[in-house]
Amino acid sequence: MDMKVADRGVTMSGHDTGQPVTRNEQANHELSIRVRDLNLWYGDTQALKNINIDVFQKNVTALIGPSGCGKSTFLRCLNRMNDLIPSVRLDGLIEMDGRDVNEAKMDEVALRRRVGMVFQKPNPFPKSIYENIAYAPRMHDLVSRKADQDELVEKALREAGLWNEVKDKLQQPGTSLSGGQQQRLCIARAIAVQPDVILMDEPTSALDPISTATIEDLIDKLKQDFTIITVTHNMQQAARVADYTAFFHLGELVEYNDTKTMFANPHTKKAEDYITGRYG
Ligand SMILES: Nc1ncnc2c1ncn2[C@@H]1O[C@H](COP(=O)(O)OP(=O)(O)OP(=O)(O)O)[C@@H](O)[C@H]1O
Repeated sequence: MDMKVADRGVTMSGHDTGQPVTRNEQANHELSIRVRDLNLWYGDTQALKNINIDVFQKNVTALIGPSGCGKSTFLRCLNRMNDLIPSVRLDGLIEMDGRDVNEAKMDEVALRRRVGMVFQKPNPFPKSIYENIAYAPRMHDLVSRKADQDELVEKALREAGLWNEVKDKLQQPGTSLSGGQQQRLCIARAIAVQPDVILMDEPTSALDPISTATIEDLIDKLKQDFTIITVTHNMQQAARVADYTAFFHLGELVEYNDTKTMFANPHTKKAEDYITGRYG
């Protein structure tokens, strides 16, 4: 890990403790996720190397870095999606609200309720718009009465900024919506089970600029209620939406900083080269 950036005389103090190098004074600093010495291998190939990071509640944290540097792998560690890949082995600590997510008695289904996920390609269930939202809360016994389900569906769709567009066609298939609407439906589905954290893996990369702007505005609103961690290849998007930005390179977390500092005055040469487009 680049602890010292010799060519700038900067010491990445705090990096091993998981803290960002510079703080965003507007941000909330209550801890949501604490990662210490996280290593992950796919078979013999190490994809994450000694990752230390503190993610703060009700902030947007962007993960950036060149293709293959481990951003999605890291994201999937947080709700144990990597458990579904047989060749994966990991060590180190991931704590969410003080609890080790990898402990044997952790209920993975309950974990994934608390840590929702939105993918690159919108993936509504092959069900109605209504059922896309109501299904998981019913499964988790959050609602049973029809009136409560109706209320929850409306609330989630309103929070996702989709209610006015779909309120008259809730029984139509989710897949009948436009790509941008489908992505907001997937966000509504994620928030309907009242998670603490929402993971987003390149949530706008399949969308047009207007839908992208709508989702970015939505992310900005959602951080009032949720902790959001988003992977993006779009530097402007990270600069627009994120309070904190983490730069990964070849499986290492090279720099973790308040977003303004990361883009205006990165503390490592590697992050600067990436941000200024020298590689990627
Ligand atoms: N299921 C898998 N099995 C084996 N290796 C994998 C698997 N998924 C990812 N990898 C490898 O792990 C490394 C990190 O991949 P990952 O997808 O996390 O990177 P990324 O930064 O998200 O990339 P991108 O920006 O292209 O999505 C890469 O070398 C990749 O080939």
